[in-house]
Amino acid sequence: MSDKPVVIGVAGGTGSGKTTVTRSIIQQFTDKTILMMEQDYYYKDQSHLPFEERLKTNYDHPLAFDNDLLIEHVKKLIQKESVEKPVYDYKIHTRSDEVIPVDSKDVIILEGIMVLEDPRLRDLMDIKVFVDTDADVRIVRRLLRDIKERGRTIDSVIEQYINVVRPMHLQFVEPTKRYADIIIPEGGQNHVAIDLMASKIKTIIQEKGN
Ligand SMILES: Nc1ncnc2c1ncn2[C@@H]1O[C@H](COP(=O)(O)OP(=O)(O)O)[C@@H](O)[C@H]1O
Ligand SMILES: Nc1ccn([C@@H]2O[C@H](COP(=O)(O)O)[C@@H](O)[C@H]2O)c(=O)n1
Repeated sequence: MSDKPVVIGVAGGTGSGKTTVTRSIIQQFTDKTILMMEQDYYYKDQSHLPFEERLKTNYDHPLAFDNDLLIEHVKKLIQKESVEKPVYDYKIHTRSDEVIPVDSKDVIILEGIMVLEDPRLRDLMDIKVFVDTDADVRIVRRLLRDIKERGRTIDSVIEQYINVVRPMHLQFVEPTKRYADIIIPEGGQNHVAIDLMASKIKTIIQEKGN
């Protein structure tokens, strides 16, 4: 089998549990085995715009992401090269000044709402996963998370969800389910699916002779 890293894409709507699923899988491995690459870290830099302007950006449109940079980085990681991953700050709606140097690993998990939307990204993936959680559950999870972790108010989360997130999800995220090899219902607490994914990854790593 090839020595190149295995690339796994994990897509799904906001609040579906993509991050939770991915972290649960990673917990079953050592630090050296799996690298998590968050598409959110590749939102376009908006530091040139005033804060008020950044509030108007549609963060649920494919053009909000700097996929060119993400693709460049994933290609480098596949070639076993290191990259400098940007860091995104949801509270200020732009990248922070720091970058995180990351080395390539045997398995790269690429996680984000629209990782299955761009055919160039899909082409780099060996396994495509879609975390499928009902919209009512997702909005409740997002509400709690965004208030606690992303500096938002109840009103701002609801307004953004109704006017932008929901319609964009139906247009750009939900249709990408058709590209998935595996659909994981409910996300974070689906231990059966998480264990199956971890077993598959262990098999892949064993086949690579590590
Ligand atoms: N099965 C679950 N039960 C309860 N809360 C969950 C579950 N899965 C995820 N969460 C919580 O919901 C929020 C969104 O989950 P997250 O994994 O960040 O979703 P995503 O990455 O798809 O946006 C987080 O605060 C997380 O802790
Ligand atoms: N400045 C930003 C950037 C993104 N968002 C929202 O994040 C969602 C994607 O992240 P998940 O962890 O929920 O998958 C997306 O739906 C954007 O609306 C934001 O609110 N502000």
